[in-house]
Amino acid sequence: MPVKIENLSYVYMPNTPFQKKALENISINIADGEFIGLIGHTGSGKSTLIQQINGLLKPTEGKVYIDEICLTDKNVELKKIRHKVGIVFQYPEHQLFEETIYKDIAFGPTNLGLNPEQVEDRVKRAMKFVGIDYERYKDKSPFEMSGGQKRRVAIAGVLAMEPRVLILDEPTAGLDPRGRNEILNQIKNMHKEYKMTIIMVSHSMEEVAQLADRLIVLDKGRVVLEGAPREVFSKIDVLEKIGLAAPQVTYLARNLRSKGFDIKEDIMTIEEAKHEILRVLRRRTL
Ligand SMILES: Nc1ncnc2c1ncn2[C@@H]1O[C@H](COP(=O)(O)OP(=O)(O)OP(=O)(O)O)[C@@H](O)[C@H]1O
Repeated sequence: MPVKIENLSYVYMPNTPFQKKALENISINIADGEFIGLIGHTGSGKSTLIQQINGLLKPTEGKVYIDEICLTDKNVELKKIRHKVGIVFQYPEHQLFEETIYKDIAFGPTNLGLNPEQVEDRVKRAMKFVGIDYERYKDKSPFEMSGGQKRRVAIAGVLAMEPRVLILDEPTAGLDPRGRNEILNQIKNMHKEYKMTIIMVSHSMEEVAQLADRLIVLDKGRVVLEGAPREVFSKIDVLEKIGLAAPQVTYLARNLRSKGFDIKEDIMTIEEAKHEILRVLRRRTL
């Protein structure tokens, strides 16, 4: 489902001494099925922006369209929009509340008015996607699970609503490397299978480099860079100026290149780096 943001500005607590402009004249077009990485320093406006996309916050100026429906039109039912736009907030496991995993994941689809068989079907599908075995875990308490598993249950709860736009706010925050990789792989698979539009907020350049089709970089409430990850990471100077950095391997590749190794400089992932380094080493040993 496409998302269009047009000349959007947002001010917290307007006309008070605490007035704060959090977003300024943002225009973004996101195509149906696109995977966007939203990055920026703390306080750059990422959370404020994602809350505009399902109408939790209303623009001070400008417009937001989901599937060509303008969220601020008088007769728009925001409840219906929120069924289409799912948000997985930071640390979503803190919002688990039911006594079993089944009930927790079933909560959303039950509220959609689906019948029990349809709900069961959705719970099974969502659990499969996040890699939690249905028969083994459905009657367990979510509170018996590890941190990474709890998070997967919470993501399954949003997935079971089958949103057409999925917003993930730092889905790997606070997880160990294994938990992080599992979640990233599941997000990748989910996107492949459900083909929904995804907007993922992340502080990790390595993560967005692996997953996103396009990056949007915010600084002080404005879009400062936008483009394919490779394109954005080539602008290291701009990134550094706003307190960000390219992935570590991009720096490594640049460094090797400056020392005379014939390595591509727009490397973004460990796999690409390995491939390039082996290519150069093989050539040198021939
Ligand atoms: N409820 C609020 N009231 C007043 N100002 C706010 C409020 N929420 C955020 N802000 C301010 O708006 C700006 C953007 O904040 P926002 O939380 O959107 O940034 P962020 O990029 O999501 O940061 P982080 O990475 O730390 O989550 C910041 O200057 C912040 O202090």
